[in-house]
Amino acid sequence: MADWDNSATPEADLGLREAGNGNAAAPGPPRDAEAAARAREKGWSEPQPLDYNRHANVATRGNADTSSNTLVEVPKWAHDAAKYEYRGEAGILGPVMADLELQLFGGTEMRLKKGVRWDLQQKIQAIVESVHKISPVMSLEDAGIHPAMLENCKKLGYNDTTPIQAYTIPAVLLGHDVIGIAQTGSGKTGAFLIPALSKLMGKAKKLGGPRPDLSTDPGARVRAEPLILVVAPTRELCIQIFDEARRLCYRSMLRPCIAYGGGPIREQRDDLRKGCDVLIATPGRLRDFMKDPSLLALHRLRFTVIDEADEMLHEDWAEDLQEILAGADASQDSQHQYLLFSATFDKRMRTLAKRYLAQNYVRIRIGRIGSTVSTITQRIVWVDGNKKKDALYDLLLDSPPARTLIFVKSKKMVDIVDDYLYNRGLPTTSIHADRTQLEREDAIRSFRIGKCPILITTGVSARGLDINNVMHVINYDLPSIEYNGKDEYIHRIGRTGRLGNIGAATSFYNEADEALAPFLAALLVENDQAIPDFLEEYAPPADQPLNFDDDSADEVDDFGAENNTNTDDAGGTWGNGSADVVEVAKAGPAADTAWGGTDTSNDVGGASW
Ligand SMILES: Nc1ncnc2c1ncn2[C@@H]1O[C@H](COP(=O)(O)OP(=O)(O)OP(=O)(O)O)[C@@H](O)[C@H]1O
Repeated sequence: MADWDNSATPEADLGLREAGNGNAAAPGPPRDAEAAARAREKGWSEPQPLDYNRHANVATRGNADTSSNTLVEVPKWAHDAAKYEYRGEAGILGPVMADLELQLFGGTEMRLKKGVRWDLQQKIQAIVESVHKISPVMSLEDAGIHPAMLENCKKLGYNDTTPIQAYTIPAVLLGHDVIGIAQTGSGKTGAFLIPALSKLMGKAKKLGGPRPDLSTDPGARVRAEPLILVVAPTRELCIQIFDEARRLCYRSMLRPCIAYGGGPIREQRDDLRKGCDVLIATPGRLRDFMKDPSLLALHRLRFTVIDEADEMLHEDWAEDLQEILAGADASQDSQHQYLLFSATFDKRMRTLAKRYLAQNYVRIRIGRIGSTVSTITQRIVWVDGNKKKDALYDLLLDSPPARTLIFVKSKKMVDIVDDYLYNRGLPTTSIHADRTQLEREDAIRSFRIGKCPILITTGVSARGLDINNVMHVINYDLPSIEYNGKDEYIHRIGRTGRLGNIGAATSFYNEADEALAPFLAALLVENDQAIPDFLEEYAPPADQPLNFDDDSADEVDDFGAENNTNTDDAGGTWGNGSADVVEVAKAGPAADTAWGGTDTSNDVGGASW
């Protein structure tokens, strides 16, 4: 069956793309003028040829990006981004810096806002397993966070907490290690940054590492001795977390830094040497830096955060992670906390938890682990392999012009699809691992500001990217089951439908994807979505529970109070036998229903900043 059985494009048509937008030598105007005219008719903006000089010319460094219509100066490298620099001269709270404030908190039109289904997302069941009582906080005002943090949250428009934040913030403030699992786009970054930074605000002088006085000696440098270490698997995700940290550290003494591959190592080292309280890093670059004890020491760490923790446990990263955690474990601070977060789950997180987390760590999960948010309309369509390009062009022209993220299976395919669409007049940009880091950063920026509203990428970008108004995710190629395709599907489509916003995900499916069929069918059933006839045979019978045949099912057994008897691979139980299952606002409007309705004491007061 072919849903998209229309005008086939022979592979030879790829000849059109030699002057395209990918890695080709010189971009020209779209080759297929007729197709481009149709794209214009449908409202898609003109494609933007790549300005290769922009990346090649070092002199462009720090130039303002005039295309964004914002006052924000766009630096050439993410690590160059402006941050609040304060050494505590005027007291705990630093002075207002209006220009910087505008840079950090302005451009609100670019940031994701709560969507029309926010209330629905707030009602998702939370299961908290802890020996200690964790009373959820519904509003940041009541969370016991530092006043500077509260102000920064308000400036960002964060007033109510999301469910994962409601439990994680008090748990972290109380000093617990936490494993937090919640759906994509549910505010996990804030769930770890807000309480961790808040706890250290006003204490940086006492607890933090050395800080050079650059006003008297601009050349002075020190060793970086961070209090918080955040590790995440991709450069783009680290940049995003760093940007959030820059905003949340405003007017405090906490100085965030970033270390990620692809950027100039000397500049990143130099920035670390100006003092570092919060280090956000990709594993490879972090390991490099850890090898130089005169550059970086982890003995002051109060928090080690592993974002996308299940991904970090994959073979590709395992060695890096072991070394990093061993380094972090050398922290001499008895109050060192570990925080592990993800939207999906890997059994190996248990072993990790056993090795590094305190025995009484708190586990918080919001909804079924590995579930997709219900605000995404998922559509699976049959497209034969040789018809995908045409099907994609038709799909884009049939969809309202909007930010669209297209996932393909390989770097080569990124170039092919980018050039194909570009030559048909669509405003594309693309990103993959063989692009230079500057090209990667520029592509994301162009997508974020809407200059190039179609971004083509591999699954590498699936995790964490938080971009306002991504309305459509297209799986041109579905992920491969052998490479953890189920989780990747969840993360990929989770780039849309975030924070209660509506989104759509369309996946091209054919016989090559059959291994994913039972999983896709179960997801569609779980989310009340239409099942295409070619997936019907895989759909679970209506009277039987859904089986996702993955670690998430295992986790539900081990994690929830429903069954506390399971043992893990290492022979111990997940839990310590004292699960506190809290149903969050199961009935009634979330905002009006106290989340703590089942659990009203407030432990947070005693453990606030
Ligand atoms: N309390 C809040 N109120 C309003 N917006 C919030 C709040 N907390 C976070 N956000 C916004 O929600 C968006 C999603 O947050 P975030 O990227 O942390 O999600 P996530 O759960 O980490 O997603 P993923 O699993 O895809 O990485 C961000 O744009 C963030 O600014």
